[in-house]
Amino acid sequence: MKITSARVIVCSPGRNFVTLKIETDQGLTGIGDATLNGRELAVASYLTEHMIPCLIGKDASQIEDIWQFFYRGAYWRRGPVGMTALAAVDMALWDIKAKAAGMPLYQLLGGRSRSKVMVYGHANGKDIDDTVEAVLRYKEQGYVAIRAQSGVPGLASTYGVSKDKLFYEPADADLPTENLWSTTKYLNHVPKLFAKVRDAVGDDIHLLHDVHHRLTPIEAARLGKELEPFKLFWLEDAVTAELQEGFRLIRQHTTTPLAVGEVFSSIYDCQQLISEQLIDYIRTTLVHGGGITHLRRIAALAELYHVRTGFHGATDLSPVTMGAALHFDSWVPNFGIQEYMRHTEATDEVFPHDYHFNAGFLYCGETPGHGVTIDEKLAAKYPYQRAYLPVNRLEDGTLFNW
Ligand SMILES: O=C(O)[C@@H](O)[C@H](O)[C@H](O)CO
Ligand SMILES: [Mg+2]
Repeated sequence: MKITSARVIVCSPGRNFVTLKIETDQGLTGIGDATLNGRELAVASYLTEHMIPCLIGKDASQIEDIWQFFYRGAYWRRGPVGMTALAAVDMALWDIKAKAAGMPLYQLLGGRSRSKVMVYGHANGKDIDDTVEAVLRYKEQGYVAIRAQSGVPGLASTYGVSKDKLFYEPADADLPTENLWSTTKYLNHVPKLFAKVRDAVGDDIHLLHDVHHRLTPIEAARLGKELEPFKLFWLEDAVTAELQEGFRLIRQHTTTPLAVGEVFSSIYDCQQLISEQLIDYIRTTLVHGGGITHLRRIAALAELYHVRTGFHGATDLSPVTMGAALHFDSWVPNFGIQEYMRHTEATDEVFPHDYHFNAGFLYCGETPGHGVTIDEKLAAKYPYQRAYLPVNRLEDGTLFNW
């Protein structure tokens, strides 16, 4: 089965998405997600200029060989742009292989380990009471796992808090906006938030929180310890993870479970974190981690060390990633949880899909492939719009982690 054409489709139905479409001489087509929030066109160009010319004429069924060809053949390995481009190729080829087999993707991975995929939604509010209300709304909708974020007194804006409660879009401007940050104010606030939230929601709901890479290990250790009475499902991205051994210090001080990895691009970014059992959940998902072929390796390494998956599922991943990820989640033995932020209606229309949400769980569909397509005519009505994630400064002006 020869690849006869491949092309990149960039569209912006509410936010930017990059999609790769691969066609074969047997009439089968597959699509993959290549979206890298704020750097979309770099991936589009990497694909169009450097990968697609090599793809034409290759046998679409040779997924492993094609993966190795691009990974080793680039000479300059890893990195978010290259691994996102490679993920798109990989996802599209798995889509084609599953269609050729006439099976939903999870069957090719080894079949189902579970009937449904537990997800967590994002509850946020301008202050504690507002967030408590948002958490209770999610509970009413049937969610069994909820991430809680709130505005911090004395800070004008912060990560995870939006005016539109359902559709949070952090890439909010055509040049980066600036947020102000105070670790002291934040650390004083978060334990109060979770005391109220846990009290209001009861013991049966999983609660999660995203620190968004803003603490040092010793600060994260203190926060983890203070949050222990509220029994979090996880504390996410407590510190930046360029220094993987930094998590050791947090681990020594707290039993609050730790999750990290949404910005990782390969197994080498989490190898130490996993093998030293410094984390409990690995967040890297298909689109930024080299696709299904590479995530299978990360998941297998993780399983060996009691680490479970907790795939990134923000709206900066397209429905194509979500669809493929749900097949992966339905199969992977060491599944933990799946993040779920709802896409806008316009996005859902551009990317028709057969997965669905019901009462706190997502269900992948049964159509052959990963179950997501793209309506190219509709996509053409939403041209690319430059958009950036914010940057973050300390109160004295120092540029910090957003
Ligand atoms: O856990 C999350 O969903 C976030 O950290 C977002 O993916 C990030 O802000 C980029 O948009
Ligand atoms: Mg996050």
